[in-house]
Amino acid sequence: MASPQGLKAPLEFGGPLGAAALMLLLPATTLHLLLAARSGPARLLGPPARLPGLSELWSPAVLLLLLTWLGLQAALYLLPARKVAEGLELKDKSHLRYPINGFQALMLTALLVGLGVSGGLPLGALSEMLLPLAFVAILTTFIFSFLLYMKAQVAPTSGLAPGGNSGNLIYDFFMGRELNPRIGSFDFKYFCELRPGLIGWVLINLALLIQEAELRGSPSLAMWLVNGFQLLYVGDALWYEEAVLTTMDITHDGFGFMLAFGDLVWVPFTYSLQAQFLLYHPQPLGLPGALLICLINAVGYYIFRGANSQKNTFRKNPSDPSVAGLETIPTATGKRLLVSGWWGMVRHPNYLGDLIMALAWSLPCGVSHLLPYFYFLYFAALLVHREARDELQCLQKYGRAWHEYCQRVPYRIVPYIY
Ligand SMILES: NC(=O)C1=CN([C@@H]2O[C@H](COP(=O)(O)OP(=O)(O)OC[C@H]3O[C@@H](n4cnc5c(N)ncnc54)[C@H](OP(=O)(O)O)[C@@H]3O)[C@@H](O)[C@H]2O)C=CC1
Ligand SMILES: CC(C)CCC[C@@H](C)[C@H]1CC=C2C3=C(CC[C@@]21C)[C@@]1(C)CC[C@H](O)C(C)(C)[C@@H]1CC3
Repeated sequence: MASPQGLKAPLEFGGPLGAAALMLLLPATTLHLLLAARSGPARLLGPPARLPGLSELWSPAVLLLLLTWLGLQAALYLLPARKVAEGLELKDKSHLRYPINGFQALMLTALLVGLGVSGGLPLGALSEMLLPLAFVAILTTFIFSFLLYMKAQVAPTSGLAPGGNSGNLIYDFFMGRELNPRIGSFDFKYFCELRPGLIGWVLINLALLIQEAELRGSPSLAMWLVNGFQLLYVGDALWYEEAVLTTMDITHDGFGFMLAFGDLVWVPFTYSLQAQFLLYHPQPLGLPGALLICLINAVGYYIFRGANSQKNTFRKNPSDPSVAGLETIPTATGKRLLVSGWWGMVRHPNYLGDLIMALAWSLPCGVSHLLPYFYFLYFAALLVHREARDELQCLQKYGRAWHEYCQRVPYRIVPYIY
């Protein structure tokens, strides 16, 4: 297949070979983590646990459950929204419109689940179905990515992403060819980024909490903390839903296997690893320890939210009183870069806050096992890689002004360290 003119971009993730390896490694890692969390030794780096037979992994009823979940979230997405936001300008100078009703979807899901549980729905049983659920979600993601790839064949060139159109089938399948695949006004990438996976993650956490209460009489303090912190994170993402429209996932990356898998499998099944671990390996946690961990999460959230809101406010309205007094550098594009406030401390203060929160989510699981720290370790690697990708894009966008910013703010994520 010939690559469309003007869409040649340097290959990422080690090119087609790296993409092929990741498409095998990521599903295998997900299943390994799920199996490790429920095993006695709970070893992150131990030999992979024996994979149960197909009869234990595959179930039409579980597939139906997954499709019902996706259908419910799609129906909630289509409900009238309090606001319709415009995305950034596209190559053809147009702007796409996006419903801002993610928080409403979270609330309605909570209401439906609450009604279900009070009517006798055995939500705790979901914790026993995570392995077959992850398995069917992986299969569904491969089929979905194939459909996305086929859809891109008939998309206009102006609708293709800069990165996923190398002409190599495997690489493009992984990276995603089309930037904003839609049917009518239904935007698949925007929908998947914030709804089924993120809300699914807190639902899985809740199921694990209920199951723990059924097994041990009440949920542990550690389980409460993990559930509370991660609910805050997901609630925050949906409350500030509009901000996702300026992330590189929406504005730059195509929608292919990488994001579809990340959104629909990786987030719900691996981000809930701490709660999974706690169900099978209860950890003692005293009040002073819990308070200290709450403080760490609060500091992380304060930095994460402060930095993200400061940049979003500045980009929307630089003369807003909360950001008007900040020092900035002009760039040739007409946009300015903040060099004081959060963005004068390090070049990615929002990543720093996110990482501090990631640590706080693992600490309730104690220090006896490495497994619950998987999220922190993976996330640090993801953010270092993401930061490098963003730097490259900013250098291309802002040239000399970006160099000046790097001189004025020399550290990337952690002050005086990195
Ligand atoms: N939990 C998870 O798995 C993940 C969470 N995240 C979180 O998502 C959030 C968004 O992250 P991400 O999409 O990577 O990018 P950022 O929100 O960090 O945005 C980067 C962009 O911000 C603008 N920018 C950079 N520096 C400045 C400055 N000094 N002044 C003004 N604008 C600046 C540039 O865009 P421009 O100039 O064009 O506006 C740049 O491309 C973060 O909080 C991150 O932690 C991200 C990935 C995974
Ligand atoms: C499968 C691979 C290893 C990598 C997949 C990466 C994805 C899991 C992440 C890429 C960017 C993400 C974002 C969030 C979740 C994880 C993914 C999809 C985000 C929705 C989390 C909540 C935040 O508040 C946010 C800023 C809205 C995040 C946006 C990016």
